[in-house]
Amino acid sequence: MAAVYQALHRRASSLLCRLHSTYVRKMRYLNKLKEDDSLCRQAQTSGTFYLFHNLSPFLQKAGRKYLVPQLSAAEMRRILEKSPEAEQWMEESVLVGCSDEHIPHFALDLGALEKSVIESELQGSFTDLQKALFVVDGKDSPLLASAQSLLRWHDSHQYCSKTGQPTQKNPAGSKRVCQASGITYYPQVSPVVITLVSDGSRCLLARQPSFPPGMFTALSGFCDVGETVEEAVRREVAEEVGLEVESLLYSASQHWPFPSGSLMLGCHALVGAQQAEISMDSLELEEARWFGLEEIVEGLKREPRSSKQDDGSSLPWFPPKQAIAHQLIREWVRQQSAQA
Ligand SMILES: NC(=O)c1ccc[n+]([C@@H]2O[C@H](COP(=O)([O-])OP(=O)(O)OC[C@H]3O[C@@H](n4cnc5c(N)ncnc54)[C@H](O)[C@@H]3O)[C@@H](O)[C@H]2O)c1
Ligand SMILES: [Mg+2]
Repeated sequence: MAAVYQALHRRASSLLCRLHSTYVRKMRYLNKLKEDDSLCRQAQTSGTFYLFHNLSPFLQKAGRKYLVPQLSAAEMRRILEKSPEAEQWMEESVLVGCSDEHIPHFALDLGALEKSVIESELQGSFTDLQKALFVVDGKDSPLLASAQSLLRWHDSHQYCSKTGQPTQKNPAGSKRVCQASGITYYPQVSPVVITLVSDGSRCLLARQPSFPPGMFTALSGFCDVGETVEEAVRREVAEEVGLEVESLLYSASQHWPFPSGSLMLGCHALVGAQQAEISMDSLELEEARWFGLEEIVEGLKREPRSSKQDDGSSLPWFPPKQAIAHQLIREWVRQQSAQA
């Protein structure tokens, strides 16, 4: 019996290994490109490039769809050939991924070149990221978001904060080094907790004055230095709405490029139904209130445009599906419906 079990186990492991091998090989190749500068330089000559202009990604419209084109190295050279510093431009690109066949993908910001010339030559347009994320295919938005965050980090970390000397990026763009001090800088990510608070039968959503009219979302806040995710959730909920979290459950995470690259850690939190009176921090929030299941279900069907009423006010609507807040709200609806 044990032998049969072992044989089955070996078979399952080898199957799993074969299934995973494409992924594992891909991750190891990407890691090698980050560590081996000459391999990465060589990879740039056969890679593909996503274009940005002052951090806005380049999109092409095809019918009703928006595509995110990848240019070959030859096409890149053709675009850059009029520029006196073409080689230097390629050096500025950052590694953002690779295909299963190990074709590396880079992103490059051509902010110093004339935008309209590139747009007319390539028949597309550089589009604000906030808009781009919501019109491109779902599989392209995480790539655009992380590529922009990485390009932004390089743009704003050109100098060593200790010596004031210029820092040099490695070809993959996974770090910058100050030759004078020997300090290595790595791209920064700020952890942010986003929490959907529930009292068992209602969930709590809030809005900041800067939000578009009618939009409500889950509570969020940057983690402090030294804080755990659990502590950050408890503190943010206490600070923003004056409630004490009794228990919390991690759900999922998402990279969010605004304002400069956050790792959103999505959680569900429960507060006691008897102590559910909101005391809102009006410095940050304009409104915070409880929503019942029916109102949430209606709000999920609503779009920003259809939320406007004749008297100028807006009915509540929630962030679109690309935002982790949307996923947390949907999860809560599923959980409530299952309980009913
Ligand atoms: N993807 C989503 O579904 C979703 C939903 C809600 C919020 N968010 C994002 O979460 C982020 C944080 O939300 P918030 O505004 O409620 O945070 P918050 O409650 O921590 O308040 C923002 C303030 O925190 C301070 N702060 C501390 N550390 C900071 C840092 N590393 N960077 C910038 N400011 C810092 C600043 O004073 C800032 O004004 C925002 O960038 C927002 O775009 C994403
Ligand atoms: Mg907040």
